[in-house]
Amino acid sequence: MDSIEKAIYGLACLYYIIIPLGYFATLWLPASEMTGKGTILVTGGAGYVGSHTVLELLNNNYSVIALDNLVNCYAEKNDKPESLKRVEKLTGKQIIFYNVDIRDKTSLDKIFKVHSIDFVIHFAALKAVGESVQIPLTYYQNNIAGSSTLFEVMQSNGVKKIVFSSSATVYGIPQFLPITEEHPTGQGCTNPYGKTKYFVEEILKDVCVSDHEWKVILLRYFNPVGAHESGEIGEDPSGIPNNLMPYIAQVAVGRREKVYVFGNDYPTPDGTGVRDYIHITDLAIGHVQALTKLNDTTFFGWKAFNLGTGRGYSVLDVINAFSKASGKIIKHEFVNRREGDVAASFADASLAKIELNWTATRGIDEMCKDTWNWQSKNPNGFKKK
Ligand SMILES: NC(=O)c1ccc[n+]([C@@H]2O[C@H](COP(=O)([O-])OP(=O)(O)OC[C@H]3O[C@@H](n4cnc5c(N)ncnc54)[C@H](O)[C@@H]3O)[C@@H](O)[C@H]2O)c1
Ligand SMILES: CC(=O)N[C@H]1[C@@H](OP(=O)(O)OP(=O)(O)OC[C@H]2O[C@@H](n3ccc(=O)[nH]c3=O)[C@H](O)[C@@H]2O)O[C@H](CO)[C@H](O)[C@@H]1O
Repeated sequence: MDSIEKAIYGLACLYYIIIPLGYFATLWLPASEMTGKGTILVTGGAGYVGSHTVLELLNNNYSVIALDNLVNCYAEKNDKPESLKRVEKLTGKQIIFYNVDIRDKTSLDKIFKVHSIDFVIHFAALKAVGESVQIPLTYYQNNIAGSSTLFEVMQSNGVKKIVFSSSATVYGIPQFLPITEEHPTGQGCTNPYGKTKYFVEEILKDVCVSDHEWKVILLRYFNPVGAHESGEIGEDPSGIPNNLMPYIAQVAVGRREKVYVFGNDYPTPDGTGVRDYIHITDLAIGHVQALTKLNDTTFFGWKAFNLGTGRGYSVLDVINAFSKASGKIIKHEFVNRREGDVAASFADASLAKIELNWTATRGIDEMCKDTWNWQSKNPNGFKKK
């Protein structure tokens, strides 16, 4: 063959063999593998758990579309939520953001039409237990009607893989400890917020029965606390914090005078309530692991997993650990028990270890250190002043 014949032969090989092979290879690869690991729609993505999860998703090569109606997160006018701007800075990656309410079916549908979404992680909800007792209809409308609208839009667009943010609150008063996923749910849910978590779990189970293509993971969180190790994102409650860790943090930073310890006469080692606190980064990684499970071709239907450490700490343990981490004296006073509280609650998280290949690795000292890092760098949360 002379050089012209060789060139023609080479071009023919390229045209008839190599290019078609490349084309068929792209057909064979799942769409998700062409765009990193896939595209995730994260509802409530600007919130506390949402923003930390978005960060872990981006670091694990997923593309993220976040939506949030800004009801419980901070954003400057016409700008992305501050939490997500900081996640973009930390990861060096872009987040597509929509200021949309999950009850707005038309806008939701547009998002599904514009983007090729592989999975949904559903965080958007109202979450204050006390408030839910005052305005139950708002909670049912937002958390249940909103979730059901989201599922309808998913179904009509053929997106049937979801991770749902549930809570240990679905177990009600523990009948045994540690709590396994087999523990009955719904029976002891005493407040509307807890009931919305239980009802949405039940809706998703029914959807799985009606359509065998659905794959649903229910993640039941124990007590998420802490912040990203950078101190750039963290929990930013509006008003007086309802939960222990953010309250302690605000006492340490001088925004509040002392912690009110709700009861010291529980049947626990020091008389104060015992909970299974879990670092927010461990919790966020649990969602990444759940996506891997959703990709498992042998998995269909629904499955619930506890996300906790399996260890309980009392209120006084947490106050002492925070005092050590911050170098501050945390003043506290014992007051009456809070209505609806249980003496102790902690998880058996062995199912998540076996099936999600996930275990919490960060202990109470790291939870307090990272909370303090976030709180001391951002005494007023995401707001500048
Ligand atoms: N933080 C916890 O201790 C905890 C424990 C168990 C379960 N959960 C669940 O995890 C999820 C996230 O909790 P979080 O602590 O990040 O709360 P969060 O309030 O920080 O985040 C929720 C986000 O959802 C948004 N949102 C609320 N209603 C919406 C709607 N109708 N449309 C669009 N966006 C909406 C809010 O603006 C907020 O940014 C919630 O479903 C919550 O119930 C949280
Ligand atoms: C009744 C209630 O709100 N339950 C919610 C709360 O669970 P928990 O009540 O488990 O969380 P929490 O942080 O409100 O309380 C943890 C422990 O600290 C005690 N404590 C709390 C605050 C305080 O100022 N002083 C004090 O002593 C409380 O009695 C409990 O023993 O948060 C969870 C997520 O984290 C879930 O959303 C629960 O549904």
